[in-house]
Amino acid sequence: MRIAVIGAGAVGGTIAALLDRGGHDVEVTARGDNLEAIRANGLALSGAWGDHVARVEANERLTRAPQLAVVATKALDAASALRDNAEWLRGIPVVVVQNGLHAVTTARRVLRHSDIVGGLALFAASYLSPAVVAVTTDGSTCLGNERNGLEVRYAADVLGAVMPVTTTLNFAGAQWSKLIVNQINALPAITGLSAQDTIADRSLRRVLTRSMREAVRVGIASDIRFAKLQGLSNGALRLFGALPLWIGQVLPLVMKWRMGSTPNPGSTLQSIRRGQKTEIDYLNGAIADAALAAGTSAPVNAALVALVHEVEGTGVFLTPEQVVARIPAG
Ligand SMILES: NC(=O)C1=CN([C@@H]2O[C@H](COP(=O)(O)OP(=O)(O)OC[C@H]3O[C@@H](n4cnc5c(N)ncnc54)[C@H](OP(=O)(O)O)[C@@H]3O)[C@@H](O)[C@H]2O)C=CC1
Ligand SMILES: CC(C)(CO)C(=O)C(=O)O
Repeated sequence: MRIAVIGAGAVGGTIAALLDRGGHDVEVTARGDNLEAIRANGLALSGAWGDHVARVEANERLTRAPQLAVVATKALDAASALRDNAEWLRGIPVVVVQNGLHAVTTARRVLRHSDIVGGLALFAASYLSPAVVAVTTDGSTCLGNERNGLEVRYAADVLGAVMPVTTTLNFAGAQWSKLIVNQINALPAITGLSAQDTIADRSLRRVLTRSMREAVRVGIASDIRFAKLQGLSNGALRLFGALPLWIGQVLPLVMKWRMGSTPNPGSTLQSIRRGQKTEIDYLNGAIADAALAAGTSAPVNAALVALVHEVEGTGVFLTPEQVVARIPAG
């Protein structure tokens, strides 16, 4: 099948390589050094799902009509990447694999005549250098949209043949559950530590637990029913939001255990390391926005957004002590 992957970074590069290994005719879009390296050497995948070099067609924009498209840019690049390729995406199912709350709505706004499927990657991948990606933690990709139509089934059948895929009837709730997990992204981006080392640090783990609890409480204030995802559930998250902080710290420890021992920088620190703007406004920033809309506040999440933007600007990581001093007291 002809499949397009727009944004061949950590997640898109992994999915493109798996589709190529599964015998599909894959065209990827990429930019700069990444595009040159994919054209010259192919896309090299390693890690939890084995090694494969995918000799895929690579261009800055699509050059032909696919039968299915996967969009895997960061949230801040999604609208422009979709606009650039809109002529080829008309009338086909488009899967947007993206953290945050806006993947489906943004894609629908740009592509009015395509069937949009949301995707949440529950695996972890690193974009190590141009055209080189590695899966650091195994995991499925959860697909859905609010109507759970035929396009979800179609995308799940095609992608599910080459990688682990699940579907959900509560995609909005799944986005929120994933957003709680993505509270882990900010602290590595601020300190330069891996997600596992962040959680291992007692003072950072406390900050993470506070931001996760705050995010859960904002979700509850926004009338969200959290979906089952990565061992989390609506009941478990609501309980986590209510438990004393010291007990709540068990949840980040479980997340650390699930991530395994291969250091996971998280996708936000990877952007910082490449000197790029991060999607933090769509992660902790989405919590701060939702808090405002629900008539409450999210001071820990707002402070984390500000610190990530500071590191984006200075390129200088903060020590755990500096981070703790900059987070409002609980
Ligand atoms: N990495 C991970 O482990 C996980 C990531 N996610 C989520 O998946 C999404 C993708 O993340 P990730 O793969 O890490 O991000 P990456 O930054 O590694 O990859 C995105 C790629 O898209 C490219 N891109 C952006 N705009 C365009 C465009 N207009 N045309 C062509 N290429 C473009 C970028 O190019 P350039 O480098 O030139 O900007 C980059 O190579 C994010 O929402 C992230 O939060 C979810 C779970 C796990
Ligand atoms: C959960 C996590 C941290 C996995 O890498 C992620 O979603 C990300 O990196 O954006």
